[in-house]
Amino acid sequence: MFCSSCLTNTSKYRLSERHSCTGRSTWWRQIRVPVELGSQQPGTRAARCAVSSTTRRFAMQVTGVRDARDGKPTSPKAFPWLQFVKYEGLGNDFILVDQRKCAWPEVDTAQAVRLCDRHRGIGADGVILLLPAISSGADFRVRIVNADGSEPEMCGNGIRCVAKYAVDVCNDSAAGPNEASTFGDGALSIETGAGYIRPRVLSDGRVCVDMGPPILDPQCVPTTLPGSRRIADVKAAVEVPLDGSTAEDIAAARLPLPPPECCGASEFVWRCTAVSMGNPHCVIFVDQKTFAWVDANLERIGPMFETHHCFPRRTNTEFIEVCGPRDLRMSVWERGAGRTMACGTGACAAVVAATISGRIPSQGAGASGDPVSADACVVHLPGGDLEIYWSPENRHVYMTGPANFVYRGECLLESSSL
Ligand SMILES: N[C@@H](CCC[C@H](N)C(=O)O)C(=O)O
Repeated sequence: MFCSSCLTNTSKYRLSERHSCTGRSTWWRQIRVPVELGSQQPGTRAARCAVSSTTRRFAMQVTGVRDARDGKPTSPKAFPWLQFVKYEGLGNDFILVDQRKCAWPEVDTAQAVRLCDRHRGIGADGVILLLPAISSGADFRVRIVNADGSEPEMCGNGIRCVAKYAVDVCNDSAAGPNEASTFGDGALSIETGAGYIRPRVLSDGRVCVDMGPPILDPQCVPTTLPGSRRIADVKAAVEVPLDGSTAEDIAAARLPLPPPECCGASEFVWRCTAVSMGNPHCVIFVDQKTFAWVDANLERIGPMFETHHCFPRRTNTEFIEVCGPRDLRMSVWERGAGRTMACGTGACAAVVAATISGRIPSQGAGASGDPVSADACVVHLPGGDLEIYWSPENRHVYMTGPANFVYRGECLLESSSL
């Protein structure tokens, strides 16, 4: 049963609950979303099910539902219900839509942007669609959409969330034997825009992801910055000023400079190392004072790096303070999402850039070949820590960190064409 005024699916309410909507005279409707609130503790699926009957209300702006405004009921089919789950990795949050068995309703770019809106939608840094694999070697494929609608090739925190979701689903008895046999051991192979990515859910609930080797060829990052050949096996460790090399150039280009007492970005240039982890990253090393200044001014300077002409597909930008040989602090401005609490691919790029520029020592071979127990580098992000290990053996980067279920819900997917 659907409410003829606001199209809310009223059949899911218990008799004791009353459906209420703001009526047909407004553009706003109340949509009730059944919510399973997630525990932030790994491995506590049973505990979080205990609160699964909690119901949350939120309002979504409905654009162009002419029938509802006119008071005529619209066919529910025209605005299908979207089932979603929300997961987060260190505060980098995603709306996951599992479309492996049913591609309907299809989420288009404009709808993804609306879903990510923190004021008018569910709110997230991105939407991740789980789709059937194209090749037989993969468990499934993901299509990732940033909050601004752009589609990145890869997302480290998102892949951890997807892996955790897949294993959560397979551990759910209602999911059936096929799911269980596929993901029961916690290891997956996922097709992404950056190739196959292999996450593994560990016994402590964290997820370790084989992120593959970094890409250092400037053309492949892609960046028009020239590569440096100072380090033999790193063709594209670039340290290049952004927009000119003089204070006048920078002032003319309105690139902000840190205050004089910040020596990390002195000489009036921002020096960066470009690294791709499937998606482009511009890594900038700064000292403690500059880090504080950058973090306070991120909304102002982040977009300037993101859209800098040296990065033809835009770029994610990480500001890194080296705190110790195994310790980095990171503030990130993400392409298509802005300031986020964490960026997995960014943390990997930061460790690669710090290693190839000699700021931290190369990491040793993994203890008994296990990238999780090796002497990984810890990257401190606003949302928490990630362990990053760049294997000297196969040159792959391994990222280990948490991923948590937040809640599940459903909402009407508004048509973009109206
Ligand atoms: N937060 C992600 C990266 C998401 C994609 C990025 N915004 C891009 O456009 O490349 C991560 O954890 O890696």
